[in-house]
Amino acid sequence: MVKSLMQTEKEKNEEKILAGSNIRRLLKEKEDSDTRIIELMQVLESTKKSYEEKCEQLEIEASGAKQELEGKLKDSEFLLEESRRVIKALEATLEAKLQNLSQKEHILNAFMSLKFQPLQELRTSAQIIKQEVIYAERKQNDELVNFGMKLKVLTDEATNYHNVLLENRKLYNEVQELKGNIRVYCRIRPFLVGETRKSSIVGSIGENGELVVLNPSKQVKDGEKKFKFNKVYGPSATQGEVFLDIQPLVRSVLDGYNVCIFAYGQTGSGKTYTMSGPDSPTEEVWGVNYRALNDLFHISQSRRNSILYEGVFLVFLLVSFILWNLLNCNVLTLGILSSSQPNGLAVPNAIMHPVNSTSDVLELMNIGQTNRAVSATALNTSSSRSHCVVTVHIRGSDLKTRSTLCGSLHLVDLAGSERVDRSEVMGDRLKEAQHINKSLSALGDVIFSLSQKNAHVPYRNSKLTQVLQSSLGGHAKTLMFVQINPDANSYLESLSALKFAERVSGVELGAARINKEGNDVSNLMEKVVLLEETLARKDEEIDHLQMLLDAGPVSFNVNNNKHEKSMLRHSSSSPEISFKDNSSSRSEISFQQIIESNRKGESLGQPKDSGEERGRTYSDMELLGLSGADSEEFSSDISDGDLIHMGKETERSAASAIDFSLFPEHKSIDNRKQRISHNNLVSELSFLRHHIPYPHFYVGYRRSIFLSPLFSPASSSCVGLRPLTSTHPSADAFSAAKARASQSLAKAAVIVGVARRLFWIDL
Ligand SMILES: Nc1ncnc2c1ncn2[C@@H]1O[C@H](COP(=O)(O)OP(=O)(O)OP(=O)(O)O)[C@@H](O)[C@H]1O
Repeated sequence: MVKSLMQTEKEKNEEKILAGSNIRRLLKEKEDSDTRIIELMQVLESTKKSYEEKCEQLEIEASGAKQELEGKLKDSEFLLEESRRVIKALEATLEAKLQNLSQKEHILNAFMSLKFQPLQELRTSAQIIKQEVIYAERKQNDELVNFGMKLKVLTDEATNYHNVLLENRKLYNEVQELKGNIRVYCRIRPFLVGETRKSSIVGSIGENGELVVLNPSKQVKDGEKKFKFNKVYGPSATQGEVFLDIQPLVRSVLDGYNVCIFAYGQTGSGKTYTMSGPDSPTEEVWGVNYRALNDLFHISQSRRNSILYEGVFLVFLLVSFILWNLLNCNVLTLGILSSSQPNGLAVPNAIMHPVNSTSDVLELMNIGQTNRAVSATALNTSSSRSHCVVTVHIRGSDLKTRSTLCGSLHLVDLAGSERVDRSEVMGDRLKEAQHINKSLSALGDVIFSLSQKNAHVPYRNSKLTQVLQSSLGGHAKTLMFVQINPDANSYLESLSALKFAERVSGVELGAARINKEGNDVSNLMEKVVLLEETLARKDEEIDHLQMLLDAGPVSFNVNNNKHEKSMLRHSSSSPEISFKDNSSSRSEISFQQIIESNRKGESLGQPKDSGEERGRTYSDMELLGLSGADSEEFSSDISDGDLIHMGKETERSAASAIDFSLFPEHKSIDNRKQRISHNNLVSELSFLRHHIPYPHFYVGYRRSIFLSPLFSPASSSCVGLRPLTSTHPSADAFSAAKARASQSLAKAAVIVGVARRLFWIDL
């Protein structure tokens, strides 16, 4: 109970404490509220004050605005009044204008009604015209379409015509190719810096190689001369354009053709520029030489998987009688048997430089160019006084068929062709100029003979024609650049150069031929080599016989000798050559006489006082049956101062037959020592005669043996045998050659006894 009382008391105390703190808190809150009320009262007071101030302010502003608005209202009323007045005035004006317009409308209507009819008529006619225009337009369109179609037909025909023209030109070229005409390109050089351009002799240049030249001293029509060549290049033609046209010709060297390109013209007409380019040329102005050799190497490289090519190179000057090797500055000797060399230039002592790339050739060309200047001074000549020949021989071996192709390229920069009187040279220079003119005129004679198809062509009249022999009369493709200086002062020189070129373009060489040797030919060449070996053995045996016969003369009579008859019979069994039983006085000649005459080099029955060398030459010629044209050909050699060479020719040629080869590694045909009997020999020869394509007739001798086999012109083994015909025989020439061959064999038969004995030893 106490406890609960205490509890109650305690609770009452606690309630009292709580009430006290509540009272304190409430008092505190009251104080705060009073403070707050005072503050709010203050705020209210100040707000009231500012409100009153603002009201006053607004009242002032409202009265200002009111006054202003009243002013504006007055203005607006004034403006309104004004506008009403203006509207009234405008309405009055509009009314007047309307009246005016209606009046005008009336007038216009009256006018329109007045003009309507003609207008209607105009409209109708306009429509008619419009239809007519449409009709005309359609008609014109139709006509245009028609015209277009006709134009198309015409264009097609023109294209066809152009194609036909191209075809014709191609055919013409093919015919020319088949005929083997010498191609002639004319190039006119530009006027040089410093040359006055007042008068050019060039009238016009046609597209198809026509050239009109004007004589500066005559009236236009009278002074016109017309020429036609394969192509004419004007002064603006570039080196590249010129080469593009000759590129196919150059490339045919790789197909086994012999190609010769030579430049002809007076000094300063641009021969060297065309062939080599200007001094130290850049690639852009490279002449034919550089471009051709570069091209050959590029093509040979691109074919290396099918054909393996090798090349040898030579560059030389031809000054007076001297052939001057520009690569090692020594004198070359021109082989007398040049025509029978497969690649057309026999310079037996020339060391040909192997070339495997363009850079090889460029290097050699540069050596040549440098040496040319040095040599010109050493030889006391100028570049225009010498012919410069660049030669490259190429051999290609077909990797599949194992056949070989041999081609050669001769690039000749001829000496200037100017007139001696014009160049006003004296002394040695005059002689030199005359010599140049002589060699060029010899070239003219050769060209003339060829164009006349003469049996005898005087190649031997100069070294130049000898050098070019295979290119002019052989089976080569030949191209001549005739260079022209356009200056009127050079008219006469240019005219004569053009006339010469015109004659050259008429020369037919016969179709060019590929120098190709198949396996068959290689085999045949092997046989030829074997035959040569056999002949060499026979020579030794003859020497032996000669010693035996020295004891006393032995007489031969072809007609009465059984062995000889049998031999003649054997040979005449050939369908192509028949031996004549020659009963001339020469058929009875002492064997010793023949041997003696051959040994001494004297002619049988020929006076001895004609000089030993000449006598020997004459003897050789006569014994060989070379008379007429051939003997003339021989005697013309003498004019070139070749007597000394002539006398030694037999031995040298025989040596050359063994030594001379452009590609020695290919020459070494199996050296089998095989004895061949007489019958074998004859049948071998007969076999050769029947199987070698394009047979040439040769009559030859090795000491005192006379044979007339038919050898391939491609065979280098036939060096030492003289050709009976120097050109590839046509049907007529063939039969003529056969006749001559049989004639010469009949003469050879005079000493058949020697051969018979020789063979008899074998039998
Ligand atoms: N087509 C051409 N374009 C530019 N210049 C040329 C052309 N042809 C020739 N010439 C220049 O004419 C000059 C004479 O040319 P070039 O020496 O080739 O004559 P050339 O007939 O060979 O004389 P030469 O017989 O004396 O050797 C040279 O300066 C040469 O650069």
